[in-house]
Amino acid sequence: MSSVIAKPTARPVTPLGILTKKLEAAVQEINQRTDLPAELVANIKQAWRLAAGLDPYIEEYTTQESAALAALAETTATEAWGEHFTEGTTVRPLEQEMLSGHIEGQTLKMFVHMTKAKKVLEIGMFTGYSALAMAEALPADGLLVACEVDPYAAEVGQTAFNQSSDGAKIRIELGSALETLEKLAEAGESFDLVFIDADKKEYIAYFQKLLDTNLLAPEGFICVDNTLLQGEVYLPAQERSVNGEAIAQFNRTVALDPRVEQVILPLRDGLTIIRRVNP
Ligand SMILES: C[S@@+](CC[C@H](N)C(=O)[O-])C[C@H]1O[C@@H](n2cnc3c(N)ncnc32)[C@H](O)[C@@H]1O
Repeated sequence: MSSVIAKPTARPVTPLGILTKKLEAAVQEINQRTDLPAELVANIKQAWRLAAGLDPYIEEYTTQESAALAALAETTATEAWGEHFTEGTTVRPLEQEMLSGHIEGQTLKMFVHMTKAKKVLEIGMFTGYSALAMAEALPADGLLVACEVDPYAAEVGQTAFNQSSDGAKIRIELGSALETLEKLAEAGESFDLVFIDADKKEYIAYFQKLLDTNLLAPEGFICVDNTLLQGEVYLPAQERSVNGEAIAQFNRTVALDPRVEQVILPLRDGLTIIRRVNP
């Protein structure tokens, strides 16, 4: 049986979220002070307002998520992920912050519509929020193959998919993503759109596999999540975590690969869009 907890506040995991929190702390600090120049105080407060207002504004004016997606986000936020890992219910340390959410889900949905994709591959499904968002945009005969290594997260996702009219378009592949990619490539499968969002240390391997095989359709696109890794990629290298260094190397690898062109969108924690140069 799933163990749930009171909905905890998600910690900031994007450059903007972290910046906003730091500015908020600075504003609290300067509110205690009377000795600071008025212009400095006004500038810091204006910087905080600019940063703090952006995400809520984008949320308000972006099409609302479906009831199925809202319910899945709620379920994911109230699962006791910390306990699940210590008790061995999950094979990996998972957390609610992994879920991409409303704005990124809606963006991915738009990409499926814009590319008219019929086959989508997701590498790193977690509880299935981005998978279901993309499936909602697929035609009735579309297919989304979702790779996930954690059986418990996959089960939460499958339960949500069963409750959505779009869930039948999703096929979960449980296991290591690299092994699944090998299997899919051997089976001659090919995808119009691929979303990479699993182990940051394996991003380069996923990318190479997609391009070295026919897994990425000739006119296909790859979307890659967390390519700003909380700002670590552009902050001093000696301050980077293992994942920060892995993403910095991934970004360099993509930038140096003559087979592709790419753009990093500063959406949430960074979303890179990649296509082959000469399909
Ligand atoms: C950031 S979460 C994915 C979030 C999801 N795309 C969403 O938007 O809700 C990353 C997921 O990748 C899975 N994962 C990590 N390493 C993996 C691997 N080697 N193979 C398959 N899945 C993996 C984790 O278990 C986790 O559920």
